Amino acid sequence: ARSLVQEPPVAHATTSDPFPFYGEHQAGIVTPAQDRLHFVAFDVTTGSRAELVDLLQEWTAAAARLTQGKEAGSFGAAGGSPEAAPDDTGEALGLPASGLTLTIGFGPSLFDRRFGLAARRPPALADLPKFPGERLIPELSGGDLCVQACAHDPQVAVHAIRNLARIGFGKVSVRWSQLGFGRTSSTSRAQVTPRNLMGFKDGTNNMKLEDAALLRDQLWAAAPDGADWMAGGTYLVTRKIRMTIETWDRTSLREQEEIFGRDKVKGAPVGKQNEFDPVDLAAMKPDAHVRLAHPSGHGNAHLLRRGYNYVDGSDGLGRLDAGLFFIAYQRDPRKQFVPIQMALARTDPLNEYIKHISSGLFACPPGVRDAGDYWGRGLFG
Ligand SMILES: C=CC1=C(C)c2cc3[nH]c(cc4nc(cc5[nH]c(cc1n2)c(C)c5CCC(=O)O)C(CCC(=O)O)=C4C)c(C)c3C=C
Ligand SMILES: [Fe+2]
Repeated sequence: ARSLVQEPPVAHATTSDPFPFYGEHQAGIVTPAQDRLHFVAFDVTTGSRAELVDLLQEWTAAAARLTQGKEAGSFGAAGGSPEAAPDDTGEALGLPASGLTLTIGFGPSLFDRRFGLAARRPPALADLPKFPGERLIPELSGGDLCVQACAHDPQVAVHAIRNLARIGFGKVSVRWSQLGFGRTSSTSRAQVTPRNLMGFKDGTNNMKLEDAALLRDQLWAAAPDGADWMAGGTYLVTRKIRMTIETWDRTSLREQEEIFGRDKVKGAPVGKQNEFDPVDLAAMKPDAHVRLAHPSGHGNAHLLRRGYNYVDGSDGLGRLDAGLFFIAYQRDPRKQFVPIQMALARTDPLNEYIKHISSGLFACPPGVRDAGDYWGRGLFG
Protein backbone atom coordinates (compact mmCIF):
# COMPACT_ATOMS: atom_id res chain seq x y z
CA ALA A 1 0.00 0.00 0.00
CA ARG A 2 1.19 3.48 -0.79
CA SER A 3 1.95 5.88 2.03
CA LEU A 4 -0.69 8.55 2.67
CA VAL A 5 1.83 10.86 4.33
CA GLN A 6 2.29 14.13 2.48
CA GLU A 7 5.50 14.59 0.57
CA PRO A 8 6.33 17.78 -1.32
CA PRO A 9 4.24 17.73 -4.50
CA VAL A 10 6.18 17.14 -7.68
CA ALA A 11 5.14 17.25 -11.32
CA HIS A 12 4.10 13.69 -12.05
CA ALA A 13 5.64 11.76 -14.88
CA THR A 14 2.78 9.29 -15.11
CA THR A 15 -0.95 9.85 -15.12
CA SER A 16 -1.80 7.16 -12.60
CA ASP A 17 0.09 8.09 -9.41
CA PRO A 18 -1.88 9.31 -6.40
CA PHE A 19 -1.09 12.55 -4.61
CA PRO A 20 -1.05 12.29 -0.81
CA PHE A 21 -4.33 13.33 0.81
CA TYR A 22 -3.06 14.08 4.34
CA GLY A 23 -0.76 17.00 5.05
CA GLU A 24 -0.27 20.52 6.33
CA HIS A 25 -2.10 22.05 3.36
CA GLN A 26 -4.90 20.67 1.21
CA ALA A 27 -3.82 19.08 -2.04
CA GLY A 28 -5.09 20.63 -5.28
CA ILE A 29 -3.63 24.07 -4.61
CA VAL A 30 0.12 24.00 -5.27
CA THR A 31 -0.19 20.46 -6.65
CA PRO A 32 1.02 20.66 -10.27
CA ALA A 33 -2.22 21.52 -12.06
CA GLN A 34 -3.86 18.41 -13.52
CA ASP A 35 -5.57 18.64 -16.90
CA ARG A 36 -9.20 18.13 -15.89
CA LEU A 37 -11.62 19.77 -13.50
CA HIS A 38 -15.02 19.15 -12.01
CA PHE A 39 -15.85 21.98 -9.62
CA VAL A 40 -19.03 21.94 -7.54
CA ALA A 41 -20.71 24.39 -5.18
CA PHE A 42 -23.26 23.06 -2.68
CA ASP A 43 -25.98 24.66 -0.58
CA VAL A 44 -26.38 23.08 2.84
CA THR A 45 -30.02 22.01 3.18
CA THR A 46 -29.93 20.58 6.69
CA GLY A 47 -30.31 23.07 9.50
CA SER A 48 -28.45 20.78 11.90
CA ARG A 49 -24.86 21.60 12.76
CA ALA A 50 -24.31 18.01 13.96
CA GLU A 51 -25.49 16.62 10.61
CA LEU A 52 -23.20 19.01 8.77
CA VAL A 53 -20.22 17.88 10.87
CA ASP A 54 -21.15 14.22 10.23
CA LEU A 55 -21.21 14.95 6.52
CA LEU A 56 -17.80 16.62 6.59
CA GLN A 57 -16.42 13.56 8.38
CA GLU A 58 -17.99 11.19 5.86
CA TRP A 59 -16.73 13.29 2.97
CA THR A 60 -13.23 13.38 4.38
CA ALA A 61 -13.12 9.59 4.69
CA ALA A 62 -14.42 9.20 1.13
CA ALA A 63 -11.96 11.79 -0.20
CA ALA A 64 -9.03 10.02 1.50
CA ARG A 65 -10.04 6.84 -0.33
CA LEU A 66 -10.95 8.33 -3.71
CA THR A 67 -7.73 10.31 -4.04
CA GLN A 68 -5.77 7.08 -3.51
CA GLY A 69 -7.63 5.35 -6.35
CA LYS A 70 -10.02 3.42 -4.09
CA GLU A 71 -13.79 3.24 -4.20
CA ALA A 72 -15.73 5.83 -2.20
CA GLY A 73 -16.87 3.40 0.51
CA SER A 74 -15.42 0.19 1.94
CA PHE A 75 -18.03 -2.09 0.29
CA GLY A 76 -17.61 -0.52 -3.12
CA ALA A 77 -19.69 -0.76 -6.25
CA ALA A 78 -20.61 -4.43 -5.83
CA GLY A 79 -19.29 -5.65 -2.45
CA GLY A 80 -22.26 -4.71 -0.26
CA SER A 81 -25.72 -6.13 0.17
CA PRO A 82 -27.56 -6.59 -3.13
CA GLU A 83 -30.58 -5.05 -1.38
CA ALA A 84 -28.74 -1.78 -0.67
CA ALA A 85 -27.54 0.99 -2.96
CA PRO A 86 -23.79 0.55 -3.50
CA ASP A 87 -21.44 2.89 -1.61
CA ASP A 88 -19.58 3.63 -4.85
CA THR A 89 -21.24 4.42 -8.16
CA GLY A 90 -18.83 2.27 -10.17
CA GLU A 91 -17.84 4.32 -13.18
CA ALA A 92 -14.22 4.61 -12.03
CA LEU A 93 -13.77 0.85 -11.47
CA GLY A 94 -10.47 -0.18 -13.01
CA LEU A 95 -9.20 3.36 -13.33
CA PRO A 96 -6.12 4.48 -11.40
CA ALA A 97 -6.04 7.45 -8.98
CA SER A 98 -5.20 9.63 -11.99
CA GLY A 99 -3.69 12.36 -9.82
CA LEU A 100 -7.10 13.11 -8.26
CA THR A 101 -7.13 15.88 -5.68
CA LEU A 102 -10.21 17.04 -3.75
CA THR A 103 -10.10 20.50 -2.18
CA ILE A 104 -12.90 21.86 0.02
CA GLY A 105 -13.90 25.46 0.66
CA PHE A 106 -16.46 27.24 2.87
CA GLY A 107 -18.45 30.12 1.37
CA PRO A 108 -19.49 33.34 3.18
CA SER A 109 -23.11 32.11 3.39
CA LEU A 110 -22.05 29.22 5.66
CA PHE A 111 -21.28 31.84 8.31
CA ASP A 112 -24.86 33.09 8.57
CA ARG A 113 -27.07 32.26 11.60
CA ARG A 114 -27.78 28.61 10.76
CA PHE A 115 -24.75 26.89 12.26
CA GLY A 116 -23.53 29.38 14.88
CA LEU A 117 -20.44 30.25 12.85
CA ALA A 118 -20.93 34.02 12.39
CA ALA A 119 -18.20 34.94 14.88
CA ARG A 120 -15.74 32.63 13.16
CA ARG A 121 -16.05 34.17 9.71
CA PRO A 122 -12.54 35.18 8.64
CA PRO A 123 -12.07 38.89 7.86
CA ALA A 124 -10.49 37.89 4.54
CA LEU A 125 -13.74 36.15 3.54
CA ALA A 126 -15.33 39.56 2.97
CA ASP A 127 -17.93 39.63 0.17
CA LEU A 128 -16.43 40.68 -3.14
CA PRO A 129 -17.47 44.13 -4.39
CA LYS A 130 -19.42 44.57 -7.61
CA PHE A 131 -17.01 44.94 -10.52
CA PRO A 132 -17.80 47.13 -13.53
CA GLY A 133 -19.20 45.17 -16.47
CA GLU A 134 -19.83 41.87 -14.68
CA ARG A 135 -23.08 40.04 -15.43
CA LEU A 136 -23.24 37.50 -12.65
CA ILE A 137 -25.93 34.82 -12.79
CA PRO A 138 -27.01 34.25 -9.17
CA GLU A 139 -27.84 30.55 -9.66
CA LEU A 140 -24.31 29.99 -10.99
CA SER A 141 -22.64 31.94 -8.19
CA GLY A 142 -21.89 31.56 -4.49
CA GLY A 143 -22.53 28.43 -2.44
CA ASP A 144 -22.11 27.35 1.19
CA LEU A 145 -19.46 24.76 0.33
CA CYS A 146 -17.35 23.94 -2.69
CA VAL A 147 -15.24 21.02 -3.77
CA GLN A 148 -12.66 21.30 -6.51
CA ALA A 149 -11.86 17.92 -8.09
CA CYS A 150 -8.83 17.89 -10.38
CA ALA A 151 -7.48 14.80 -12.13
CA HIS A 152 -5.73 13.69 -15.28
CA ASP A 153 -8.88 11.78 -16.29
CA PRO A 154 -12.28 13.55 -16.46
CA GLN A 155 -14.12 10.34 -15.53
CA VAL A 156 -12.19 10.21 -12.25
CA ALA A 157 -12.94 13.85 -11.40
CA VAL A 158 -16.65 13.49 -12.20
CA HIS A 159 -16.85 10.20 -10.29
CA ALA A 160 -15.45 11.88 -7.18
CA ILE A 161 -17.91 14.79 -7.25
CA ARG A 162 -20.82 12.52 -8.02
CA ASN A 163 -20.02 10.31 -5.03
CA LEU A 164 -19.64 13.28 -2.68
CA ALA A 165 -23.05 14.55 -3.87
CA ARG A 166 -24.50 11.07 -3.35
CA ILE A 167 -23.12 10.89 0.19
CA GLY A 168 -24.53 14.36 0.87
CA PHE A 169 -28.09 13.47 -0.17
CA GLY A 170 -30.56 15.10 2.22
CA LYS A 171 -27.92 17.38 3.76
CA VAL A 172 -26.62 19.34 0.79
CA SER A 173 -27.82 20.04 -2.72
CA VAL A 174 -25.73 20.92 -5.74
CA ARG A 175 -26.07 24.65 -6.45
CA TRP A 176 -23.92 24.72 -9.58
CA SER A 177 -21.03 22.80 -11.05
CA GLN A 178 -18.49 23.32 -13.81
CA LEU A 179 -16.43 20.97 -15.94
CA GLY A 180 -13.07 22.17 -17.21
CA PHE A 181 -10.82 20.56 -19.77
CA GLY A 182 -7.28 21.72 -20.27
CA ARG A 183 -5.55 23.57 -17.47
CA THR A 184 -4.80 27.22 -18.15
CA SER A 185 -2.04 27.55 -15.61
CA SER A 186 1.17 25.99 -14.50
CA THR A 187 1.69 25.74 -10.77
CA SER A 188 5.16 24.19 -11.03
CA ARG A 189 8.27 25.14 -12.99
CA ALA A 190 8.43 21.50 -14.11
CA GLN A 191 5.25 22.00 -16.16
CA VAL A 192 4.96 23.31 -19.69
CA THR A 193 2.78 26.43 -19.85
CA PRO A 194 -0.59 25.52 -21.42
CA ARG A 195 -2.78 27.73 -23.64
CA ASN A 196 -6.15 29.29 -23.01
CA LEU A 197 -8.93 29.34 -25.63
CA MET A 198 -7.66 32.66 -26.97
CA GLY A 199 -4.56 30.75 -28.04
CA PHE A 200 -2.13 32.39 -25.59
CA LYS A 201 0.19 30.74 -23.12
CA ASP A 202 -1.44 31.24 -19.73
CA GLY A 203 0.27 30.85 -16.37
CA THR A 204 3.78 31.98 -17.29
CA ASN A 205 4.09 34.51 -14.48
CA ASN A 206 2.05 32.50 -11.99
CA MET A 207 3.09 31.74 -8.42
CA LYS A 208 4.64 28.28 -8.49
CA LEU A 209 5.11 25.61 -5.85
CA GLU A 210 8.87 26.19 -5.96
CA ASP A 211 8.43 29.80 -4.73
CA ALA A 212 8.45 28.82 -1.04
CA ALA A 213 8.94 32.30 0.45
CA LEU A 214 6.32 33.85 -1.85
CA LEU A 215 3.79 31.13 -0.99
CA ARG A 216 4.33 31.74 2.72
CA ASP A 217 3.81 35.43 2.22
CA GLN A 218 1.02 35.45 -0.39
CA LEU A 219 -0.79 32.09 -0.40
CA TRP A 220 -1.11 30.53 3.04
CA ALA A 221 -3.18 32.16 5.76
CA ALA A 222 -1.67 32.42 9.24
CA ALA A 223 -3.30 32.68 12.69
CA PRO A 224 -2.58 36.43 13.10
CA ASP A 225 -4.60 37.09 9.91
CA GLY A 226 -7.73 37.00 12.09
CA ALA A 227 -9.06 33.41 11.97
CA ASP A 228 -6.83 30.91 13.77
CA TRP A 229 -8.70 27.93 12.28
CA MET A 230 -7.56 29.06 8.81
CA ALA A 231 -3.80 28.84 9.56
CA GLY A 232 -2.32 26.79 6.72
CA GLY A 233 -5.43 27.39 4.61
CA THR A 234 -6.04 29.83 1.78
CA TYR A 235 -8.84 31.74 0.01
CA LEU A 236 -10.30 30.77 -3.32
CA VAL A 237 -11.96 33.02 -5.89
CA THR A 238 -13.69 31.46 -8.89
CA ARG A 239 -14.99 33.43 -11.88
CA LYS A 240 -16.66 31.87 -14.89
CA ILE A 241 -15.55 34.14 -17.72
CA ARG A 242 -17.31 33.63 -21.01
CA MET A 243 -15.37 34.57 -24.15
CA THR A 244 -16.97 35.86 -27.33
CA ILE A 245 -14.63 33.60 -29.20
CA GLU A 246 -15.99 34.33 -32.68
CA THR A 247 -15.24 38.05 -32.30
CA TRP A 248 -11.78 37.31 -30.93
CA ASP A 249 -11.12 35.05 -33.91
CA ARG A 250 -11.75 37.99 -36.26
CA THR A 251 -9.27 40.22 -34.40
CA SER A 252 -5.84 40.85 -35.89
CA LEU A 253 -2.82 39.09 -34.45
CA ARG A 254 -1.23 42.46 -33.66
CA GLU A 255 -4.22 43.56 -31.61
CA GLN A 256 -4.41 40.22 -29.82
CA GLU A 257 -0.76 40.45 -28.82
CA GLU A 258 -1.07 44.09 -27.75
CA ILE A 259 -4.05 43.24 -25.56
CA PHE A 260 -2.07 40.72 -23.52
CA GLY A 261 1.37 42.33 -23.85
CA ARG A 262 2.88 39.01 -24.91
CA ASP A 263 3.70 37.24 -28.16
CA LYS A 264 1.21 34.56 -29.21
CA VAL A 265 3.53 31.72 -30.19
CA LYS A 266 6.30 31.86 -27.61
CA GLY A 267 4.53 33.82 -24.88
CA ALA A 268 7.48 36.25 -24.72
CA PRO A 269 6.70 39.66 -23.21
CA VAL A 270 6.63 42.65 -25.60
CA GLY A 271 10.17 43.47 -26.74
CA LYS A 272 11.64 40.18 -25.43
CA GLN A 273 12.58 36.90 -27.05
CA ASN A 274 11.62 34.17 -24.64
CA GLU A 275 8.63 33.22 -22.50
CA PHE A 276 10.32 33.62 -19.14
CA ASP A 277 12.26 36.81 -19.91
CA PRO A 278 11.42 39.50 -17.34
CA VAL A 279 8.57 41.74 -18.46
CA ASP A 280 9.34 45.31 -19.48
CA LEU A 281 6.07 46.98 -18.52
CA ALA A 282 7.09 50.32 -20.03
CA ALA A 283 7.42 48.65 -23.45
CA MET A 284 3.77 47.54 -23.36
CA LYS A 285 0.64 49.55 -24.00
CA PRO A 286 -0.49 51.18 -20.73
CA ASP A 287 -3.62 49.01 -20.67
CA ALA A 288 -2.02 45.68 -21.65
CA HIS A 289 -3.51 42.85 -19.56
CA VAL A 290 -0.15 41.79 -18.13
CA ARG A 291 0.72 45.38 -17.23
CA LEU A 292 -2.62 46.00 -15.49
CA ALA A 293 -2.42 42.73 -13.55
CA HIS A 294 1.27 42.97 -12.64
CA PRO A 295 2.10 42.83 -8.89
CA SER A 296 4.00 46.11 -9.13
CA GLY A 297 0.70 48.00 -9.60
CA HIS A 298 -0.99 46.35 -6.60
CA GLY A 299 1.40 46.52 -3.66
CA ASN A 300 3.24 43.37 -4.84
CA ALA A 301 0.03 41.28 -4.80
CA HIS A 302 0.33 37.86 -6.46
CA LEU A 303 -2.22 35.15 -7.20
CA LEU A 304 -1.87 31.42 -7.58
CA ARG A 305 -3.95 30.95 -10.72
CA ARG A 306 -5.26 27.43 -11.39
CA GLY A 307 -8.02 27.88 -13.98
CA TYR A 308 -9.41 25.70 -16.77
CA ASN A 309 -10.75 26.09 -20.27
CA TYR A 310 -14.42 25.24 -20.61
CA VAL A 311 -16.78 24.64 -23.52
CA ASP A 312 -20.43 24.06 -22.52
CA GLY A 313 -21.51 23.28 -26.08
CA SER A 314 -22.99 26.13 -28.10
CA ASP A 315 -25.63 28.68 -27.27
CA GLY A 316 -28.33 28.07 -29.88
CA LEU A 317 -27.19 31.12 -31.85
CA GLY A 318 -24.25 29.33 -33.43
CA ARG A 319 -21.74 30.63 -30.92
CA LEU A 320 -19.54 28.48 -28.71
CA ASP A 321 -20.50 28.75 -25.07
CA ALA A 322 -16.88 28.79 -24.01
CA GLY A 323 -14.31 30.59 -21.92
CA LEU A 324 -12.13 30.41 -18.87
CA PHE A 325 -13.17 29.02 -15.50
CA PHE A 326 -10.79 31.24 -13.54
CA ILE A 327 -9.59 29.88 -10.20
CA ALA A 328 -7.20 31.82 -7.96
CA TYR A 329 -5.86 31.04 -4.50
CA GLN A 330 -4.45 33.71 -2.23
CA ARG A 331 -3.93 34.75 1.37
CA ASP A 332 -6.37 37.68 1.31
CA PRO A 333 -8.70 38.45 -1.62
CA ARG A 334 -9.18 42.01 -0.32
CA LYS A 335 -5.52 42.71 -1.08
CA GLN A 336 -5.02 40.40 -4.06
CA PHE A 337 -7.94 39.44 -6.31
CA VAL A 338 -10.06 42.53 -5.63
CA PRO A 339 -7.59 45.30 -6.58
CA ILE A 340 -6.28 43.34 -9.57
CA GLN A 341 -9.77 42.59 -10.88
CA MET A 342 -10.90 46.19 -10.25
CA ALA A 343 -8.06 47.43 -12.46
CA LEU A 344 -8.85 44.84 -15.15
CA ALA A 345 -12.61 45.51 -15.02
CA ARG A 346 -12.04 49.23 -15.48
CA THR A 347 -9.55 49.35 -18.33
CA ASP A 348 -8.56 45.98 -19.78
CA PRO A 349 -9.27 45.99 -23.56
CA LEU A 350 -9.80 42.23 -23.15
CA ASN A 351 -13.24 43.20 -21.73
CA GLU A 352 -14.48 43.63 -25.29
CA TYR A 353 -14.16 39.85 -25.65
CA ILE A 354 -15.08 38.51 -22.20
CA LYS A 355 -17.89 38.62 -19.66
CA HIS A 356 -17.76 37.47 -16.02
CA ILE A 357 -20.94 35.42 -15.52
CA SER A 358 -20.33 33.58 -12.25
CA SER A 359 -18.43 34.26 -9.06
CA GLY A 360 -17.44 32.22 -6.02
CA LEU A 361 -15.52 33.00 -2.86
CA PHE A 362 -14.45 30.29 -0.41
CA ALA A 363 -12.22 29.82 2.64
CA CYS A 364 -10.22 26.63 2.10
CA PRO A 365 -9.15 25.26 5.48
CA PRO A 366 -5.72 23.72 6.13
CA GLY A 367 -4.99 20.11 5.23
CA VAL A 368 -6.35 17.05 6.99
CA ARG A 369 -3.52 15.75 9.21
CA ASP A 370 -4.46 12.08 9.58
CA ALA A 371 -7.36 9.63 9.64
CA GLY A 372 -8.61 11.11 12.96
CA ASP A 373 -8.92 14.57 11.47
CA TYR A 374 -11.57 15.91 9.06
CA TRP A 375 -12.22 18.79 6.66
CA GLY A 376 -13.02 21.87 8.77
CA ARG A 377 -12.35 20.36 12.22
CA GLY A 378 -10.73 23.62 13.31
CA LEU A 379 -13.91 25.51 12.41
CA PHE A 380 -16.44 23.18 14.01
CA GLY A 381 -14.36 21.47 16.69
C1 LIG B 1 -8.21 39.22 -11.40
C2 LIG B 1 -7.32 38.44 -11.91
C3 LIG B 1 -7.28 38.01 -13.32
C4 LIG B 1 -8.32 37.70 -14.20
C5 LIG B 1 -9.79 37.69 -13.92
C6 LIG B 1 -7.70 37.33 -15.43
C7 LIG B 1 -8.39 36.93 -16.58
C8 LIG B 1 -7.80 36.45 -17.75
N1 LIG B 1 -6.46 36.32 -18.02
C9 LIG B 1 -6.27 35.81 -19.27
C10 LIG B 1 -5.04 35.57 -19.91
C11 LIG B 1 -3.76 35.86 -19.41
N2 LIG B 1 -3.48 36.39 -18.18
C12 LIG B 1 -2.11 36.57 -18.06
C13 LIG B 1 -1.45 37.06 -16.96
C14 LIG B 1 -2.03 37.43 -15.75
N3 LIG B 1 -3.38 37.51 -15.47
C15 LIG B 1 -3.56 37.86 -14.16
C16 LIG B 1 -4.78 38.04 -13.49
C17 LIG B 1 -6.05 37.83 -14.04
N4 LIG B 1 -6.36 37.42 -15.29
C18 LIG B 1 -2.26 38.01 -13.57
C19 LIG B 1 -2.00 38.35 -12.13
C20 LIG B 1 -1.33 37.75 -14.55
C21 LIG B 1 0.19 37.80 -14.42
C22 LIG B 1 0.71 39.19 -14.61
C23 LIG B 1 2.20 39.23 -14.46
O1 LIG B 1 2.69 39.27 -13.32
O2 LIG B 1 2.93 39.19 -15.47
C24 LIG B 1 -1.49 36.12 -19.28
C25 LIG B 1 0.00 36.18 -19.59
C26 LIG B 1 0.75 34.92 -19.18
C27 LIG B 1 0.84 34.70 -17.71
O3 LIG B 1 1.68 35.24 -17.03
O4 LIG B 1 0.01 33.93 -17.22
C28 LIG B 1 -2.52 35.69 -20.13
C29 LIG B 1 -2.37 35.13 -21.52
C30 LIG B 1 -7.56 35.59 -19.82
C31 LIG B 1 -7.81 35.00 -21.20
C32 LIG B 1 -8.50 35.99 -18.89
C33 LIG B 1 -9.97 35.96 -18.95
C34 LIG B 1 -10.68 35.26 -19.77
FE1 LIG C 1 -4.92 37.06 -16.82
